[in-house]
Amino acid sequence: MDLSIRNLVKRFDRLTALDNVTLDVAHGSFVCFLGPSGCGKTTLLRVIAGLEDANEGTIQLGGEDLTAVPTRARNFGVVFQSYSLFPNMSAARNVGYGLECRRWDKAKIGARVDEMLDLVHLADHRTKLPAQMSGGQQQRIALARALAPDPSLLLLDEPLSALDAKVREDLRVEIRSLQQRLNLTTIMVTHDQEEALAMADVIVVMNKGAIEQIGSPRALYADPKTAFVADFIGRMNILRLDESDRGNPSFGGVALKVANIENAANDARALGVRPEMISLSDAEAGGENTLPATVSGITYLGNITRIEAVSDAQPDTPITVELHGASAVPKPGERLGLVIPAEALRVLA
Ligand SMILES: Nc1ncnc2c1ncn2[C@@H]1O[C@H](COP(=O)(O)OP(=O)(O)OP(=O)(O)O)[C@@H](O)[C@H]1O
Repeated sequence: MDLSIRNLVKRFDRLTALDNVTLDVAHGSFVCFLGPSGCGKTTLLRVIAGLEDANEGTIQLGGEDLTAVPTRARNFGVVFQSYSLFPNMSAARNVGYGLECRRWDKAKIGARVDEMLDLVHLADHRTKLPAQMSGGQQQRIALARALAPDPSLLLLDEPLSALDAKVREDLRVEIRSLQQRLNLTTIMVTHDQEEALAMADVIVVMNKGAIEQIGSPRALYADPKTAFVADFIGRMNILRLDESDRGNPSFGGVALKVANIENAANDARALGVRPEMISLSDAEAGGENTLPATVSGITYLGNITRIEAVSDAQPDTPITVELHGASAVPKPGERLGLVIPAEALRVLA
């Protein structure tokens, strides 16, 4: 069932936490709400869960209006950052607790708990208390508990943030494959762009209570519409355009050819280019879309070498270039040209 959110507004006193949010979530998709602290992503998730009431707007699931449906009756699975398991109950009882509340019969509960513990690979831990399990195991129990009642929607609020890096990466893969196997519509809140890129079908980038851009990870990385999105997802060099010439972009007096510029607004103030799209040339050679610059720093990162270069045009913001593999690496202080293909330039609002 598709989820349809229309014109949601949520205010806390004078603060507008959600400012006219409209969004469609397709059945079976994995959607991430991504944005900096305070942008409203948790509030949006809580309104969907029914844990907060919106001031304005509607939420429908499969055409049914949820506004008057209380949290419990929505049958959504929710997992929070802090595992919030009952400390005095075994793993198995934690998983079955929601089913007891829903008055499932005992035999059915037992079978379902076994199935869920198998699903999260913790059948051997059924008698353990939460304190006897690792963080990753507790979070998998929390996931099993959320999945046990066969929810129509799974809501995850920063479920991986409290875990260390290796466990986090394993659980990313596990949650994503579970979600796909169950074909369960899932929304996850995160401030971690890498997590969102790795897991989501669709990323909703939020900023100050509003949606900044919606798209697949690839679309958002390849074609961000604003400097905010470009900067939040991956690294992006921002070139501030010369004041005088926005229809025909130029940067520090160098005319820049931009593919598809006719599709973009004439009042573009900045262009963006990803570090891996820039190549290096001899500074003396000049050439189209080539910015003269001086190398200011080099960082060797194994598979890539990151080069900071100060362009003559914008000396206050170094431009980052990433070279892959065994490319020839320049030295600090060296003069060179930064070659930016017209197809790699993005017009940013
Ligand atoms: N119960 C509340 N009472 C008052 N203000 C609140 C309440 N809950 C959230 N806010 C405010 O609403 C705004 C959005 O908060 P929200 O928790 O949704 O942000 P977030 O993007 O999830 O941030 P974080 O990643 O830090 O959790 C913030 O300015 C926050 O202070």
